[in-house]
Amino acid sequence: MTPAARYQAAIEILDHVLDGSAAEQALTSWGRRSRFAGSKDRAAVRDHVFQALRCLRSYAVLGGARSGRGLVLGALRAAGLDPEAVFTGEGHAPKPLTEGEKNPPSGFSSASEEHDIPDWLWPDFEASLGAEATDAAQALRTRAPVHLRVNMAKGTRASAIAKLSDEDIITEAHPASETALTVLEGARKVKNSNAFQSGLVELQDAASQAVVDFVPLADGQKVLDFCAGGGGKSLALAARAKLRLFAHDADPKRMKDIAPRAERAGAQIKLLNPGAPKQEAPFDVVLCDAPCSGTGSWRRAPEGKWRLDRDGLDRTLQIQSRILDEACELVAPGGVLAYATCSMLAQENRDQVDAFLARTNGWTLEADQAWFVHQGTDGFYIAVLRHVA
Ligand SMILES: C[S@@+](CC[C@H](N)C(=O)[O-])C[C@H]1O[C@@H](n2cnc3c(N)ncnc32)[C@H](O)[C@@H]1O
Repeated sequence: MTPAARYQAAIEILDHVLDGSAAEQALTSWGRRSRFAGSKDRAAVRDHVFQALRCLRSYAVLGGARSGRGLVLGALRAAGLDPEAVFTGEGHAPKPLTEGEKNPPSGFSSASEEHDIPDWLWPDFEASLGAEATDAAQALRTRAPVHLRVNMAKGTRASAIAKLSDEDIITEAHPASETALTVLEGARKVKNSNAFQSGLVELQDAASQAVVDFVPLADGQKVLDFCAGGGGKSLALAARAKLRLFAHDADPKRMKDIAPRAERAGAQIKLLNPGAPKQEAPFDVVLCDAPCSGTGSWRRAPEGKWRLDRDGLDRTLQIQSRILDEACELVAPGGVLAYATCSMLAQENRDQVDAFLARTNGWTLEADQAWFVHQGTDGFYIAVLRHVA
């Protein structure tokens, strides 16, 4: 495909997404219809689509329309490229620009428009991030780096760097965690590499790893990952100490990948159905990687930025507070309740923890930490609460 044909494909896929399709689904359908597209074409089209979704508001302004065509036109203007070199109408290129499309807009009407944050959220975003709100919003407009977690049960960070390099995957240590690597070259080869297939490395953001580092753990402890999902945190916990480790999720289907991932990593994780944690309690440590707005990971999942609304955020806050109330009952006296989100919003993080402490006797906040997206990882938060009753 020519570069212009890739933009035309992105236009068509973005139109489907704007009509309500999920981006992954729209990309898959396009892929099935487009057998002629090679792997480089697919990767380029995917990049165009995700970049346009990260910058949906500002590109729509720059391109004069909230449509696939408007977004691609806006993307070219934002990158300082000449749209008329792409919108030629030749071959499979987008049709030439209309007279109306040829006029670039005069500018943005608000900070939230320019920084690609929904208007309703911008005050909360600014209140949570203060002077760093603009940097964080700008970071959310860029592609996320690819990070790996080295499974220390299978090797060292240096040995992982060397083994990956033998497979043309170039990495460097990431400062957020002793286990974290940034992939500099060859990211698309990771999943088929021996290092990945043998369980030496897993794909995981560096802040996700740092969050698990922050949980106080000791060999022999009984630990519950209460919101385990696909098991990213469970696997990182398993690699940190010799634990009796349990994984639970309100939606057990979400845990379907844990068994094969644990086998690859050489980890033992017992899956618990809803209701079962009470029978297994008490635990020395319960980690709640709670459902959240996802503001910290919007560069990876940019559709979430535009689908979230005030009601959705309020519902999420209620779920988080119920999870804290339920999970604290499962912790042994003297034990730890660790509460984490991939959000950068204060109301999901420290405010949620303060509200829990205010309504629940016998708990103290031992430590908390936040990571921000403009500092090179996903945005994350963790609080370590100790049962002192
Ligand atoms: C942020 S995701 C977990 C990600 C996972 N820990 C990881 O590292 O891959 C949050 C999970 O919480 C689950 N969840 C939602 N409500 C819950 C509840 N009341 N109790 C337990 N899990 C819940 C969701 O199904 C979802 O899988």
